[in-house]
Order: sequence, then structure tokens, then C-alpha cells
Amino acid sequence: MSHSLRYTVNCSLLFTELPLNERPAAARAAGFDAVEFWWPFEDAVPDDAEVDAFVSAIADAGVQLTGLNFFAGALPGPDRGVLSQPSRAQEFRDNLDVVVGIAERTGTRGFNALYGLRQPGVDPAEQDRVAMESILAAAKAVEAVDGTVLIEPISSADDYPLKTAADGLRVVADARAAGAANVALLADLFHLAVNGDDVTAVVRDHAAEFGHVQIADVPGRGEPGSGALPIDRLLTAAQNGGYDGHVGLEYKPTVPSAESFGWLAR
Ligand SMILES: O=C(O)C(=O)CO
Repeated sequence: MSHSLRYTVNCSLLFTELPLNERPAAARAAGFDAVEFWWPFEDAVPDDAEVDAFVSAIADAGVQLTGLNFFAGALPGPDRGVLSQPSRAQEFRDNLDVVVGIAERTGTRGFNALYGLRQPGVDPAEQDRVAMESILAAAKAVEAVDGTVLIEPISSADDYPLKTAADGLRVVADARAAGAANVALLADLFHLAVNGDDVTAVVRDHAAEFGHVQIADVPGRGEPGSGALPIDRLLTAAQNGGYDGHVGLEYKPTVPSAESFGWLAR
């Protein structure tokens, strides 16, 4: 390993052999002190008891929750976020209080706001307008916990409009121009590479602007070493370029999760 960036385990893709609230302890047992999750509940506004159990699982495991996705609809499934869906704008607004409540209890600072798939029959310009309103509302809400709203280009979804780092950076720039300083790019090196982005150039030119970084190998989305993406080289370049945040291990292990960390020693 030729960089010293810290890792956080994405417990929505790793340790899925276990019930959700057992995953933080499994990450701790595997030697990590930080975890991140996609929105861990079915509903945008879950029962208090569900939230309490989740927060306790994090605290009891002795790990830091570094990142949390806002409610993103059914993920994985028919949705990839709801920011741009006019019919779900209120659901997203209602989610903000819950996210901020969790952040107040866990110290989480990074909040991934997935954009949403293009909706047939709705003017794309209207979808983008609604998305920006939701991003600005989210940025205002998480300001209270010193949080950053993360904008992530993703792959394997033709109808998802943000595919490259440039697409994400454009949304970030628009949000900043509208007054939200706490919005930044989530550079998922797997998604960018699958979408044909020049990941080396993205890291070289924008590392210092990254709000968060996630990794998985390409092809396959497995652990580093299961494919051919030069992850160590890219992370080293990111650190040299000014990125000093966590790196999310957001991969689908090709072996049982606890056995998928051999690449760390190499
Ligand atoms: O939907 C995905 O694949 C993601 O990476 C969400 O964060």
C-alpha cells in the first residue's frame, strides 16, 4: 500500500451475510474502526425503534459511522435515488430530519444524495430543477451537523443522468453557485471507470475537491485485486493531490466478506 488513507467499510455491500445491525461489529472484528451505510431502512421516515437499534449497533460496535446515504427509494431495485423525482420531493424532505437526528447521535458528516433515474413523461429540465431544490434543502439541513452533501455519478443505470465526474462536478458547481458551499463530488472510482471516465485524469485534476472516495475493482465490483483497476495507484495519486478523507470499501466481495481483505496486506 503506498498511501495512508483510512478505510471505511460500506456495510450495505459488505457483510450482507449478516443482519444489518450485526454488520458494524463484524467490520470492527475485521479490524476497521469506520463504517458507512446506504439508507438502512425501507421508509424515508422509519420508526424511532428502528433508528435507535441502528444507532446502538454502531455505538456498541465501537466504530464511527462516517457516511450515510439519504433515503434513495428502493435501492438496490427500481430506484437510484429520489432527488430528481417531483412526486417524491416531500418524502425526501421528510427524510432530512431523520438523517440529521442520526448524525447528531453518531457524528456522521458525509451524506450521499443519489440523483435518481430519469422519469418518463416528465421534462428533464423539471427533474433537474427539483433535484437542485432537494440538494439545496439537504445542504441546509446538514449544515447543522457540519455535514457535506455528496453527489455521486453511478454506473449500470442508463437512465441515471450523472455518469462522469464532470457530470457530478457540474451539479456541485450549480449548488455552490446557488449558495450551498457544503456540496461535493463523491468519486466512486468503480462507477467512473465502468462509465469510461478517464479516472487517472479525474484524480489528477480534482482530488482536492473530492468530498468522498469509494472503491471496487473493475470489472465485477469485487474487492481490489479481483479485477484490473489500478486502485492503489489511484488512491496514492488522490492523496498526493490533496484528498485526505476516508475511502469507502463499497465492493461486492467475491468471497465471504471477512475473508475479502487479503488485498490490504499486499
Ligand atoms: O447504487 C449504487 O451502486 C451506489 O453506489 C450507491 O451509493
